Amino acid sequence: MAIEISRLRRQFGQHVALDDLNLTIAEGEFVAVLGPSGSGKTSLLRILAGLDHPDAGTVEREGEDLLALDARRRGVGLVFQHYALFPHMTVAQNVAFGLRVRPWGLRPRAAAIKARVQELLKRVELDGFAGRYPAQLSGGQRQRVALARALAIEPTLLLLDEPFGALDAQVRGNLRRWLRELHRSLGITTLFVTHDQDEALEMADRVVVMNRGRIEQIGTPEQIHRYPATPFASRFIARSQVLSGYLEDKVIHVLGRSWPLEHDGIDPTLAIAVHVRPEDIVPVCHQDEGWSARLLSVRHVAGTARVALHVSGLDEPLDAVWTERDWLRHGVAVGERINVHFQTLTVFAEGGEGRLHARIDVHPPHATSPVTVGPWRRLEA
Ligand SMILES: Nc1ncnc2c1ncn2[C@@H]1O[C@H](COP(=O)(O)OP(=O)(O)OP(=O)(O)O)[C@@H](O)[C@H]1O
Repeated sequence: MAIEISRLRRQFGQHVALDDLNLTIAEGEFVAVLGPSGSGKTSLLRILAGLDHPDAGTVEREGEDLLALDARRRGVGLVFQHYALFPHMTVAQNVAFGLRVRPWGLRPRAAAIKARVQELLKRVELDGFAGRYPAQLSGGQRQRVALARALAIEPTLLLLDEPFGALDAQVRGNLRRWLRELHRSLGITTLFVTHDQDEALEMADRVVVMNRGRIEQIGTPEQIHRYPATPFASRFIARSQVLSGYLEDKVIHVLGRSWPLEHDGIDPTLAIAVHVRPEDIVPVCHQDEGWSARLLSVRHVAGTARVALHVSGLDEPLDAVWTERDWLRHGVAVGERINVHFQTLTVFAEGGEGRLHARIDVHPPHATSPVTVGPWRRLEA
């Protein structure tokens, strides 16, 4: 069922963990809440689950006040990062637990519970494991039991808090695909908390980017990755890096190059930040093209060359991701110089007119012009 969160606020002493949060989750949607440690993700989940109460704000499910309901009556299934299975109970007893502790009147009969447990274990591909104890399971299997237990009560909202956080990369990858499939077949409205960008972008229908208790951006993985709406989202999601740049007399200056900007009546003295993504820093063939850089290091990961570069005029090194083909073609060794080109830059501007951003497509590689600029987009406050 659709969930509508309005103006949710939670404060611990002086610290604001959730700051006026607004979010609508559509029926059956799989939404990832993505943010760094301390951004408020778990605080949000705990409130939805009924484990905590907000200082202000409302949560409605199809018009019903969710916050007024006792946790056990909310129809919410919950899975945490650290296996919250009961170690002294078998897998079957763990899965049945949520049904056994239901309020009287909602509690099914023993035979119905047994049948439901069997069905759920099949669903999470663990039939045959009913009599085992949690200690006799792998980490991935335990999380699937935790999920079966959360699903037992037939929740209308599933809350997953870093459910794969403690697992190794391969198991994690498999479980992501498996969970996505499970969601497709069950269609339960799901909120999935993670601080892992790839996990959020790979799995979710929509991603909510959180920072310091506030939502920075909500969008599809594609929108968020291609058009990060704030400097934070750009750095955190697209792993963008900041170049020195400034705007003067309708001209943007970046590392010794300058381009005229379309202004559309925008204040030409706005302070700007210029961002570049690792995949947009590409090697070029000729000495007189692009920007001069020195190769600091290279790592070969998953068919790509991850290089660190020192670009003249910048204090911090830049990370770039090249294809192995590019890497072999340019044959540069650590310590040597190579010229690079920034294919696309994102300009964020802030001033009296609010927050704005524009994309600059710089092409072809050897020219400082022409460039395609903008359009400027006004960002939501
Ligand atoms: N019970 C509490 N008492 C005091 N401060 C708290 C409490 N719970 C959370 N906080 C603070 O609120 C902020 C948000 O915490 P929260 O656990 O929601 O973050 P998170 O995004 O889930 O982080 P992580 O990814 O590390 O789990 C943090 O600064 C945290 O220290």
